[in-house]
Amino acid sequence: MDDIKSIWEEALSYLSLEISRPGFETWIKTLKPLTLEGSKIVLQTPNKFSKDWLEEYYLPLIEEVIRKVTQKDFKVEILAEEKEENIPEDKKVEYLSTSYNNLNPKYTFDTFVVGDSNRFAHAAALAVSQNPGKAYNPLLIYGGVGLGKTHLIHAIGHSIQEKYPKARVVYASMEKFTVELIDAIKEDGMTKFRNRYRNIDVLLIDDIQFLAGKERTQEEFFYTFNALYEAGKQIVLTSDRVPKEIPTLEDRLRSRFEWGLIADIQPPDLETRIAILKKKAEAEKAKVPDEVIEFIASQIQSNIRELEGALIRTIAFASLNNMPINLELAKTVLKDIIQPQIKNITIQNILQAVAEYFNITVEQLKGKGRSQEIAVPRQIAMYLARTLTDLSLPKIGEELGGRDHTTVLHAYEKIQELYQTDLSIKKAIQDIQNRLRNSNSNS
Ligand SMILES: Nc1ncnc2c1ncn2[C@@H]1O[C@H](COP(=O)(O)OP(=O)(O)OP(=O)(O)O)[C@@H](O)[C@H]1O
Repeated sequence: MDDIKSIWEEALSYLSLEISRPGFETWIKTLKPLTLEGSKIVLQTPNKFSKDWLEEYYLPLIEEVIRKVTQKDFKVEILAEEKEENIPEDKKVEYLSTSYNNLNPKYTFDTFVVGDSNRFAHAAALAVSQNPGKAYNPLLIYGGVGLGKTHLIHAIGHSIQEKYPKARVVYASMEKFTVELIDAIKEDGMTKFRNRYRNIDVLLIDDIQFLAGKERTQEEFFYTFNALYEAGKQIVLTSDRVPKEIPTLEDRLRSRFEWGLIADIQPPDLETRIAILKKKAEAEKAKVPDEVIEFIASQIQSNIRELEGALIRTIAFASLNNMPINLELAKTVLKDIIQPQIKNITIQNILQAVAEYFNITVEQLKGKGRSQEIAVPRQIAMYLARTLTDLSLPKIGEELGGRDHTTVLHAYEKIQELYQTDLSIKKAIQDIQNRLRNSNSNS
């Protein structure tokens, strides 16, 4: 097969599978197959900008697909139909602002709910987006899993892009940066890699804790950081911990990360969780009663992704089953993810549950027997009493047949360790906790 049109048609069907739909529509579909001469295929794009973009991001894939289709090694050349100077100014802006970055359109400042837990990070993010490269550089946002770091870093990107449509804003996770670096090293494409990350105006890198233990990536990132920093370009980073807690992070990087501003995000308080859920329900165009919102917000406290997930699950369940969204439905839908809190547990409840689980008596737990069959359950009872009640060590010892507080402490530490290493102990503890939960929620 050496008819350029049919080669290209077949290549298109492969490329549509390999490239995301917007990418395919924007860059690939606008290509016209021009000529096939010797071992060279020429494709034409509408303008210089898309030629540069295609060469940077899609050329190797296009060549690979053509190789697959033709079983031959063709070199692909991309030709711009229009010289750059012929592109009307407004069209250039349109390309740059709409297609250049890879930001998630949902993560903007408008959709971000501000509360005490994230007020500082939000203010810092706004300051940076209003004065990129000048306010705080780098800005490092850190916080636990699912608390909105990615959302904020994208919001900065959108906001800068809106204000400066021609700015080159690049977002990547540190993991992606690393993968691309490895590919570049393998394929001898370092110049391209460096151009991609250094000829830009704003670099947004998510999850820098991924640098831990990766020497080569740290080195490359160090040079990228310096090149951008020295050119006054804005750098924004996120991490799930502060730089000094990232193991094996080189000092020179650590100190650079601390040059600008470090802003933390804490788990949201109840009011913020409610506000986030309300906003999300609104975005989903779902009518969710306040009591349902409050129920979900009170049950899921430390991860906004899970909080949103619980709401979406409730909305989806109601809609699929044609049922109204109410508290009862929410409780049913979420029963697997929401564990009733273990509250108001007494040491008697614990002794009872442990004895039942191990098929022994409460008297045996309190007694003097030292056989493994009794001693381990007794230690588990001490451990549970320490974790689930407010009783002091001497009081727990007293309840367990007048034992010394050091015995209780020793038992607690031993079981705590076994919980990590011994599956049967872990299972026993979880089962007993579930029993306590159930008897607690039934009472
Ligand atoms: N303040 C907020 N207002 C509205 N939505 C929020 C807020 N904080 C987080 N979210 C939402 O919660 C979800 C999780 O947030 P995000 O992905 O930004 O967390 P993260 O901190 O980057 O987590 P990870 O550590 O897993 O990368 C997203 O859907 C995000 O939109």
